[in-house]
Amino acid sequence: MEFSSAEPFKGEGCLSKEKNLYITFVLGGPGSGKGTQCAKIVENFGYTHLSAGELLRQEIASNSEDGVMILDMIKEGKIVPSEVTVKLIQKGMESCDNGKFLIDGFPRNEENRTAFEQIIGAEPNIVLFFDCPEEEMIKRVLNRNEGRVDDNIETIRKRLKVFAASHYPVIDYYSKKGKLCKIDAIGTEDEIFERVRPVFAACEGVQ
Ligand SMILES: Nc1ncnc2c1ncn2[C@@H]1O[C@H](COP(=O)(O)OP(=O)(O)OP(=O)(O)O)[C@@H](O)[C@H]1O
Ligand SMILES: Nc1ccn([C@H]2C[C@H](O)[C@@H](COP(=O)(O)O)O2)c(=O)n1
Ligand SMILES: [Mg+2]
Repeated sequence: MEFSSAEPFKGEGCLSKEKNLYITFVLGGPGSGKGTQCAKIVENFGYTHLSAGELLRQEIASNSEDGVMILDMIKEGKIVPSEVTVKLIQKGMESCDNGKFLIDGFPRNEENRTAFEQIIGAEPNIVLFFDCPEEEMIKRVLNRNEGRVDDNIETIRKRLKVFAASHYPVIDYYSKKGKLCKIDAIGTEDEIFERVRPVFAACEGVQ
C-alpha cells in the first residue's frame, strides 16, 4: 500500500482556519464502487460524504442556472467545468461542522485538482483509488437501476473514455506525494471494505 497518513489540514482559503480538515478524495472509474464504499466509511468512521456527481445531479433537479448545461454534459459523459463543481463542494463543506470529508468522484482531471487547491485552499490527506476492470464496471453500471440518465451503454462508453484519458495524471500526482491508496475493487462489497478499513483505522490516531 502506497500511503502515508498525514496531519489534519488547517482550513485556509474559503474555509475557516479554526476547522481541522481531514479530506479524502475517492477516485475510480464509473461503477467501480466509490459510492458503495463511501457509505460504509461514513457508517464506520463518521465522515461526511460529498459526491461530486450527486451534487451536480441535485443542481439539475433544482432547475438552477447551470442545470441545463450540467445535464447536457452528464448525458455526454463529459466533465463539468471545475469552477461549477468546486463551488458546489465548497458549499457542502461550509455547511458542515464536521471537518472529515469524503469527496467522491473528484478530482476527475488536473483542472479539477488545481481548481480545488485554488478555491478551497486545501489538499487531501488521502486519495483512495478503486481499481476495477472495465468489463466489471460496465456490468455494475448497467445493473444499477437507479434511473440515472448516464447509466446506458452509449454514455458509459463515453465516460470510460474520458476516465481513461484524464485520471492518470491525477493518480500519478498523488502517488508521487505518497497520498495514494490503491484498492483492488474486485470482490464482494464487504471484502472490499476490509481492504479500505485499515486505511481509516490508521488515521483515527491523527485526527
Ligand atoms: N463489490 C461489488 N460487487 C458487485 N456490485 C457492486 C459492488 N460494489 C458496488 N456494486 C454495485 O455496482 C453499482 C455501482 O456502484 P457504485 O454506485 O458504488 O459505483 P460508483 O463508483 O459510485 O459509480 P459512479 O461513478 O457511476 O457513481 C451499484 O449498483 C452497486 O450496488
Ligand atoms: N468531478 C466531477 C464529477 C462528476 N461529474 C459529472 C460527469 C460524470 O459522468 C457525472 C456522474 O458522476 P459520478 O456520479 O459517476 O461520480 O457527473 C463531473 O463533471 N465532474
Ligand atoms: Mg457514485
